[in-house]
Amino acid sequence: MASAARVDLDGNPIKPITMCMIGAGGFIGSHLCEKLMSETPHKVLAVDVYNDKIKHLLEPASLPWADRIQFHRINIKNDSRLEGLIKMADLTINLAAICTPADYNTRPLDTIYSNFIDALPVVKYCSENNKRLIHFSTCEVYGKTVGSFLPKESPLRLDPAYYVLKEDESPCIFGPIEKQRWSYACAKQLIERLVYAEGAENGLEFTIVRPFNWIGPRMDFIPGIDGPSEGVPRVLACFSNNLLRREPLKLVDGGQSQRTFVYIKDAIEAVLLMIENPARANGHIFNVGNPNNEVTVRQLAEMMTKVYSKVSAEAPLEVPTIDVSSKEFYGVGYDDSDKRIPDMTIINRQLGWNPKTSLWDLLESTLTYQHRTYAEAIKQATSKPVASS
Ligand SMILES: NC(=O)c1ccc[n+]([C@@H]2O[C@H](COP(=O)([O-])OP(=O)(O)OC[C@H]3O[C@@H](n4cnc5c(N)ncnc54)[C@H](O)[C@@H]3O)[C@@H](O)[C@H]2O)c1
Ligand SMILES: O=c1ccn([C@@H]2O[C@H](COP(=O)(O)OP(=O)(O)O[C@H]3OC[C@](O)(CO)[C@H]3O)[C@@H](O)[C@H]2O)c(=O)[nH]1
Repeated sequence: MASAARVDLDGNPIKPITMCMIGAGGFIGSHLCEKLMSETPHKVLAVDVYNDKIKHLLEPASLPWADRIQFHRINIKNDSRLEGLIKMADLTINLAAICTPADYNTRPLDTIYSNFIDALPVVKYCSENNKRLIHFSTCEVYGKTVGSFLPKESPLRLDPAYYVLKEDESPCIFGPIEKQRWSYACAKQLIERLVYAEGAENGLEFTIVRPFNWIGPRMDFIPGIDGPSEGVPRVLACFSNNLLRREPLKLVDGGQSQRTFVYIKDAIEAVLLMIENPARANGHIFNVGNPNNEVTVRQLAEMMTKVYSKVSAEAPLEVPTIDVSSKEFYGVGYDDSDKRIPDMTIINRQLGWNPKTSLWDLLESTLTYQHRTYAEAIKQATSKPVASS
């Protein structure tokens, strides 16, 4: 039986397209490729320097979508094949970036080159060849909230006008240059401005995505298992690593910063809507997050400790958290966003998208994955070698 024709939000049939996905081997890219292969007829030219997170989609050759995904091992810094791939595609999605906060103040040059300089040719090739671009920016372009500059006791701090982040109204507030944390946000902001200007002056069809802490399976790495022992991933993987190793979760500067977390599978639905509804998505900047899932980092640590205990059937640690200073944890030049609540008006109006998954549920499925994937490897890595007799 033929499956029903897929239609866009305006009832028009969706034509299969080819997309050039740069950074397809990363966390978001792997989930997007999975969705595109299992639920759509589209083709993906997957560009990355790594493919471990999409190996299951590339092999064996008997997979039903084998003729719809091709991996190209390309470093976009220095590879002339990039323009050819962009020309072959209808749409380019740029996910490539250094995007782990531990790098922003310790490798600021790499961070700025990766998030600005390396993205320049992508924007240029799309503009020159009249190709549509979906560019991944970040919620970090908002920096700190206006409210964070008010006195601690000010009642205005409770007014959403002082902390809810709106694409078309909120200012971008970064710290001083010596706080190199902001190297990433500043590079992302400038590339957003460039994409926007290409749209305004040269007619580039673009969409800019500002992810608000998307989390789920395959995010980053577990230090010493599938990434460097001394590496510092984003908070989900840091806390997962602590839980797997039965060590206290480290709360940077008391864990007072607030974040809203959205489940990767909810967020990928939003990206698919952007891909398949160009008339509604072009020319827009979209916050993609879950305003209902706000916690302090301390509350996140407490919740992850409870959820991990449930999914692993291990008793929680007696001392589940310890405080560390940001200087000790990240080094000189670290700074932080105080609070990140996305305004959802634009994505709601244009694409009718809403996140569904609660923080508890998304942590339960993610920590179940972390436990299944890593618990045994950690046990082996930490078990002492048996002394020979
Ligand atoms: N995950 C989030 O919550 C989040 C939040 C805000 C912004 N973002 C943005 O979304 C994008 C994807 O993030 P992610 O979480 O999947 O990160 P990720 O690090 O898992 O993925 C990025 C991928 O880009 C690849 N890449 C980097 N430089 C490259 C180069 N020169 N050539 C080829 N490939 C290169 C990396 O190998 C990696 O696979 C990034 O632009 C990031 O800034 C993500
Ligand atoms: O062991 C840890 C690790 C981190 N923290 C604190 O948690 C907060 C969140 O940290 P993290 O997820 O690493 O990153 P950010 O939310 O600050 O930044 C990301 O947001 C989006 C993105 O652009 C890409 O993902 C990236 O820049 C933070 O307050 C840490 O200090 C901790 O306490 N313990």
